[in-house]
Amino acid sequence: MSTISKLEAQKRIAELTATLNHHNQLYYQEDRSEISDFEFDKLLEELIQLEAQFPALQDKNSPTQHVGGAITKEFETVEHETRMLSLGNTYSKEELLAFDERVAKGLGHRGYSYFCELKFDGVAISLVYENGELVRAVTRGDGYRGDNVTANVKTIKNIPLYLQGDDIPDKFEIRGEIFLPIKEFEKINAAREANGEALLANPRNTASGTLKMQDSSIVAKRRLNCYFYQLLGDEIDVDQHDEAMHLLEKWGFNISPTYKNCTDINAVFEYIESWREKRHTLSLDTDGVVLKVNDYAQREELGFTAKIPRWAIAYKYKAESAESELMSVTYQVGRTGAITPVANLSPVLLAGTTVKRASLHNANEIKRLDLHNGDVVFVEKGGEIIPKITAVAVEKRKADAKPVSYITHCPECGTALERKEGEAKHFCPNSASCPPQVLGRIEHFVHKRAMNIDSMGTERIRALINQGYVEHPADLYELNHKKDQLLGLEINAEQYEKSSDGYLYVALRKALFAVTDGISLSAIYQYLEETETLEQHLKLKQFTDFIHHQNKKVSLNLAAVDKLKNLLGQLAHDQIEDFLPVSAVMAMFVGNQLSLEALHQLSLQKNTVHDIVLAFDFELHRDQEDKIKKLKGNTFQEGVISNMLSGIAASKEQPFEKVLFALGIRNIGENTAQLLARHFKTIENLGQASTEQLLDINGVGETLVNSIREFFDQEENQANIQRLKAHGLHFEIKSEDLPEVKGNALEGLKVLASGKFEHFKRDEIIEAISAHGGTYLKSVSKNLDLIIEGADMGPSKKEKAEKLGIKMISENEFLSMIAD
Ligand SMILES: NC(=O)c1ccc[n+]([C@@H]2O[C@H](COP(=O)([O-])OP(=O)(O)OC[C@H]3O[C@@H](n4cnc5c(N)ncnc54)[C@H](O)[C@@H]3O)[C@@H](O)[C@H]2O)c1
Ligand SMILES: [Zn+2]
Repeated sequence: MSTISKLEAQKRIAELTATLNHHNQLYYQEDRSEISDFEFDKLLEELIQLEAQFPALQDKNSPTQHVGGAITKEFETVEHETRMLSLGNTYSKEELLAFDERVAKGLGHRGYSYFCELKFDGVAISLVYENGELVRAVTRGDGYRGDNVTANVKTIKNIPLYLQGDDIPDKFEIRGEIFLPIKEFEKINAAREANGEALLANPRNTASGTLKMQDSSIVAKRRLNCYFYQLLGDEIDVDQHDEAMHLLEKWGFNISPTYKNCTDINAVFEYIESWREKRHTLSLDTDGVVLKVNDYAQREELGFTAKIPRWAIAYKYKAESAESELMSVTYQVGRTGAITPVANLSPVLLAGTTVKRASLHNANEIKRLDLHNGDVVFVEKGGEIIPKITAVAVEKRKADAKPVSYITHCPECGTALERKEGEAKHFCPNSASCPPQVLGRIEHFVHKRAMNIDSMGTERIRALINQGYVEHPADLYELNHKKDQLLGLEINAEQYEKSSDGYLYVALRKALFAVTDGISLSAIYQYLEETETLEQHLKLKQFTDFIHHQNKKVSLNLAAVDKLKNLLGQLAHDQIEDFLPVSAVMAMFVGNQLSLEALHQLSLQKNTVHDIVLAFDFELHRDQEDKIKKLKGNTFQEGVISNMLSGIAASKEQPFEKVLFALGIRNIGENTAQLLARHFKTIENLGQASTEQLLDINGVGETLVNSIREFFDQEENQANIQRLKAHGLHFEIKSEDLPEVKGNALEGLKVLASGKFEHFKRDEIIEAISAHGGTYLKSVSKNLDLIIEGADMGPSKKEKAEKLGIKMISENEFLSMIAD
């Protein structure tokens, strides 16, 4: 152990504590991580060592003394009957041997065995069964108390709600790990990608986030799964862990088939090795192996520390790592305006795939790594989809290397970037017209589940945005007046560049293709690939040899290239490798009607050849048209345009709930849009709803209320809605889109149902209420007219309802009420 003064230790302990608390907060509360588990565990280990060296400096609130999670305000808090602990962990076999020695010593060297299984990477859960029925599901929380997430857990298909069998104890607790299978995770991300939503980082965080959702119907769609690994209770009649596991299997609980009893630590090592690679074939993420002393009496003898049992430990597999060189850092602008720096790396093989890029997350990450241009870095592929840089080989850094400096302006639209208090990511505030943000909005708007305008793929939308035809969804409905301009509009933008002073350039290969005659684009492409000179005029000089070699219309083509060189000579212009000023090339074709200088000025305002041609006030001859066509990129054709326009026209028939979803108001997904459309019936009602009215709706929380407010407060959004309305989109619900009406017994009444019901599941009773004309409200307030009281209605709710004098009826009374 290094020598360190008490003062230094004190400082480092404070630092580590703050850092670990920060990462715990992110990990458990926000379901994301800025550092890998390995890095986290290293920091925690450092703190453990320091506290061992200076016991006086250990704070009782130290992260070494507490289970990392926490309880939230969103769910009822429930006390655990037996504390839920964490596990000690190690990445080294030496430490595993040391653990084994401590166990042997603790047990006075009597015989013992280890029960081994994989360490599932998910979220810990505790279930309580009473009389064979699942009554409670609670998260680990701070270890003492957790969140009551029963409703969500009940949606998990292979968690039994009722148990059958004659050996089931009246009451017991069972613990396990809820996880999201990798396939399901990939499906969710594929859908999000298609929707232009941000991708989720990994299955663990997604599982954890899902479990904490307020709307169980969304949880049900996520297809979570669970493996169980612990049984607790006074009436359990077994004294070995493996016997308990067999009982659980017999009662119908999902147990991972990976477990094995190991008679000594060497057998454990074998088990670890046998799963090192094979674990990647399992349906879920695993990050190590857990070994537990099998005998319950021996467990009791060994006992616990404040945070972990002394009879179990996790061996974690270290993620594979490789060395690579940082070529550059580029910045992506997401569809929400968030900026993500990306490290471009020299290609390197890692865990079976070639890695060329790594996410850098945000500016803090670049600072944390102290990244310099050209650094040799270590890349690791952990739980994340894209690999990440874990460290820099500082000793290999060149003396004159400059630190990577973060951009200050949006690479897409040039707007100065902003960073909100407490947020790690920079973002581009120009949501109205920053191209990727507009693209995100329009893609969402036309999506199958929104306005359902197919024939509008990403590339086509991008072309319409880049060339100034579309900025707001309402612009789509005005495209039919611009049909003539759309014909011939260019789709792919990669053949253009803008010089730093704003002039439009076109790819050299397209220029040479357009000015010559009889030479194919692919031949020109090949010529350019093979010429080694970088300088433009040398390339053009050599091109004359190429023309001779091609032996097609030689004198005509030589004259053309001469003329092009001449025109370029008349123009003071920047050099861009493999691009030419579009004005010089166009002057080849229309130089008689428009001067080179006029063309050059025109190219300052325009983004494509098509744009420039639209600005001409003269007719083109047939052969001029042909030449210009060769210069353009892929273009919109008649068929595509009419397809698009008819899709846009047809979308006007989409019902209000789809239109509402299409508007892209933050936090309004498909289900919420439907809920709000049905409740408020018109956009005006929704826009004018009070916070109280909104919060009363089952499924509406504060975040959503804030997003609704924010949206309607912006005049621009209001104006946009008016424009869409003028185009005939539906902003009120039609009666045929409302759910089936079965009666009017509850007409005008605001109703709440609380507790458990015999004839209805939770969503069924809500449906029954609205089918009979009632409105469901989710909390007890003076706005309520009626409460249907089920079994076990919460005592505090009941008390409040009685105080407010709200009428309460039983399930049977409710049934007869709606039967009339
Ligand atoms: N990257 C970050 O920023 C960050 C932040 C906080 C925590 N973490 C990670 O989380 C760890 C701490 O989490 P923790 O306290 O939940 O500990 P842990 O995940 O290392 O171990 C305890 C948990 O393992 C789970 N588990 C999975 N399979 C099991 C099995 N077969 N048998 C028994 N238990 C099993 C249980 O849920 C149990 O609660 C850290 O060591 C770190 O790796 C990372
Ligand atoms: Zn921008």
